[in-house]
Amino acid sequence: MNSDPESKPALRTLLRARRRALGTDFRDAAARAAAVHARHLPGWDSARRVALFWANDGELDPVNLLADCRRRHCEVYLPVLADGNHLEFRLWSREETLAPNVLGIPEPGSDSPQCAPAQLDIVVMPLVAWQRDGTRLGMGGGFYDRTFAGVSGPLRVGLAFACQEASALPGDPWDIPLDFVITEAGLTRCNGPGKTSREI
Ligand SMILES: Nc1nc2c(c(=O)[nH]1)N(C=O)[C@@H](CNc1ccc(C(=O)N[C@@H](CCC(=O)O)C(=O)O)cc1)CN2
Ligand SMILES: Nc1ncnc2c1ncn2[C@@H]1O[C@H](COP(=O)(O)OP(=O)(O)OP(=O)(O)O)[C@@H](O)[C@H]1O
Repeated sequence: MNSDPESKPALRTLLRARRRALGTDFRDAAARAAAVHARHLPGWDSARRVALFWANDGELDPVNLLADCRRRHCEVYLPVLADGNHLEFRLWSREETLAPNVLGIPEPGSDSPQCAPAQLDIVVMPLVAWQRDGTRLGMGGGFYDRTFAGVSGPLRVGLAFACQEASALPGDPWDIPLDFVITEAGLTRCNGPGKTSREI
């Protein structure tokens, strides 16, 4: 069954306002703490291709995860809006200049090499709200859900503030569940709808 079509927009308004209200010092500390927790993800140290995102609209910034990837010479990819409301993942090299897309979010250019979603080792996804079982609420474009439908390879990791946790998110059949959620407070292993999660 599909969720009540009213409920996702109302939750987005509430939780986007909540994350935008966080102060700079808290954000900076959260970004550093998140990178420490990320090191406990299975396969983080050996990952060769990791997708991050460019923080927007008050999102928890993956900047310290980026620094860790750069140190390890791991390839970093960013989402690029593509036809059919899909995402492409294009290489964000140290030299690459990013340009804003139609939503104002910086992304690599079309000459930057692509990685097929299934070939990523870890995809770190932005989100508006998360639930312990791995349910993710995004900005509402369905971009990540469309792009990862039927793709089983990469570890799916949500990155968000602890205050973006919700106890009862509306789920839809197309929602792609998260394997882990990283917040400033720790790392949660999500075991799927109806299953218990575990703090790591
Ligand atoms: N940092 C980041 N990058 C991302 C996503 C995301 O959630 N966060 N996306 C996740 O899928 C995709 C883009 N999806 C998005 C959908 C809506 C808006 C947004 O801000 N909409 C504004 C109106 C913007 C405009 O039209 O000018 C709004 O609703 O207020 C942003 C990103 C790909 N890249
Ligand atoms: N696999 C899919 N195929 C076709 N349409 C899809 C798919 N996944 C999601 N959609 C469509 O995308 C729209 C937005 O979905 P939803 O509200 O779950 O997005 P979201 O997860 O919040 O956004 P995002 O993934 O971009 O952060 C819905 O109308 C849905 O029909």
